[in-house]
Amino acid sequence: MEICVVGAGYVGLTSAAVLADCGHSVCCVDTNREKIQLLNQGEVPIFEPGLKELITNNRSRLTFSNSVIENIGKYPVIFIAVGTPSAPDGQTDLTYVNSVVDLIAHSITSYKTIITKSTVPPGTNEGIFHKLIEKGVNPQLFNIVSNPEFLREGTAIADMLHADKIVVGKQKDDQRSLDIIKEIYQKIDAPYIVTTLSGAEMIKYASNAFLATKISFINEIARICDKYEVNVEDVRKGIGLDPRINPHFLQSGLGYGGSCFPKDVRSLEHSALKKKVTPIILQAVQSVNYTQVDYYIEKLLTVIPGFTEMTVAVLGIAFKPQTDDTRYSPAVQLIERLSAMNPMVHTYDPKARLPFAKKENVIQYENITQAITGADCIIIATDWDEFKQLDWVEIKKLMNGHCIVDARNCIDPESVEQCGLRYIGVARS
Ligand SMILES: NC(=O)C1=CN([C@@H]2O[C@H](COP(=O)(O)OP(=O)(O)OC[C@H]3O[C@@H](n4cnc5c(N)ncnc54)[C@H](O)[C@@H]3O)[C@@H](O)[C@H]2O)C=CC1
Ligand SMILES: O=C(O)[C@H]1O[C@H](OP(=O)(O)OP(=O)(O)OC[C@H]2O[C@@H](n3ccc(=O)[nH]c3=O)[C@H](O)[C@@H]2O)[C@H](O)[C@@H](O)[C@@H]1O
Repeated sequence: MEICVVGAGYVGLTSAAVLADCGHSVCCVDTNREKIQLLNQGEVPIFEPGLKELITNNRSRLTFSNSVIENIGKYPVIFIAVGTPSAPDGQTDLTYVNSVVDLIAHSITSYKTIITKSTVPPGTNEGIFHKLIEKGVNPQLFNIVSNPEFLREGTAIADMLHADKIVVGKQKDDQRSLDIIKEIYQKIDAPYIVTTLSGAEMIKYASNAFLATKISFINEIARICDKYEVNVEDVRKGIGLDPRINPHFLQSGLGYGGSCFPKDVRSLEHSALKKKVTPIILQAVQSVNYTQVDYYIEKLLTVIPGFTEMTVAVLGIAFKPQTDDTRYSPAVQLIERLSAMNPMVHTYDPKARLPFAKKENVIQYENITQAITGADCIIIATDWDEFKQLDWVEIKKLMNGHCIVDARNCIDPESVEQCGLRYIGVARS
């Protein structure tokens, strides 16, 4: 198939590379000149494991361009994969999606299947359909499909190639789009969930909201465990063996971040309130998450005498391992809080850069040894493998103090304590 993917971000770029790998001829377009220039020079503007190799291997079927409207006009299948950030009031800002729809309206001369991969609130795709009609587009010339994406950053390619489902929202009686989608994903072996446009949109939000709920749930349990001196890891393992609960997304720590959970839970809350439904659970999930970094800071102030006088080394800047993405990163929130309290904050991340303007007392080091040297306290804020495998005997020699704070519950307390260091966690006694 001939496919145009609009948006060369985490989702658009991964989709374009995977679709090319499936044998399709793909043009990935973006308004960002720097991104397209890099891609045309054989570089990848984001860090996503395996993506550079996948793009290189499929270069014969994959092109990159800034000519958005020309390519939208040329290709019969259009994937919309542009960003859908939060507006200040929590609803989804559809500016980028709407601008693509405007371009489509101006360029349709032959039949197109318009597939929305961006995460958009219930009712949006129905709205796109009506917008195109209002703009004078002949309804015989297009169909709209909602095909939300469930990949995770860091494992994006495998998640797409081995998807656990393909969700297709379509208009009643639109068999043509379903046939086209099945042809596009022919090489991906996954069950189909075929529903309405709004049904597909809601599956995406419900999925992210449920995962976020699991995280806030375990974080709340961890706070309770902390007071009763119970190890939350034992609780996680204990409840996770029940197949009705399962062990996934029950890792307590600094809370969820990233470009999706925070904005999507907020957007779903907004969609509910718009229809006069009070989303009690969604509000509680966010309230636990908003206060999770505070909870850690309060704990540190309580259990580490003189904490605010200490040089602290924060390991991790990205919102999770295997990515350079710092959008809504709890590690960044923690660094900002510490920089307002402590005289000196060192930091290090294998891939991510600090997203804020230079601060006098925050130094990002290029290697972990420099970041740790002279630190009184180390806080693990992102669970990169590199941090899980640290040699604590060597670390102790570099440090000035002896406090190791495991804010992702990712290291073994004993391995730290055996080296004469002090392990501090929430509910890890
Ligand atoms: N990042 C993730 O892991 C996932 C994201 N999603 C959803 O996918 C969508 C995209 O997310 P990301 O890839 O993270 O966003 P991103 O911010 O990394 O990339 C979006 C890209 O769209 C481009 N763009 C904006 N307006 C454009 C236009 N008019 N024409 C061409 N390009 C344009 C931007 O320049 C940018 O490069 C969002 O709705 C997000 O919620 C869904 C699943 C996973
Ligand atoms: O819609 C999206 O954008 C995507 O959002 C998440 O993917 P992602 O944000 O890449 O990362 P996750 O692995 O889900 O982690 C999100 C956050 O939750 C935190 N987390 C995750 C798992 C856990 O047990 N505990 C926990 O605190 C992570 O550290 C991270 O900050 C979903 O997992 C994807 O299915 C979805 O497609």
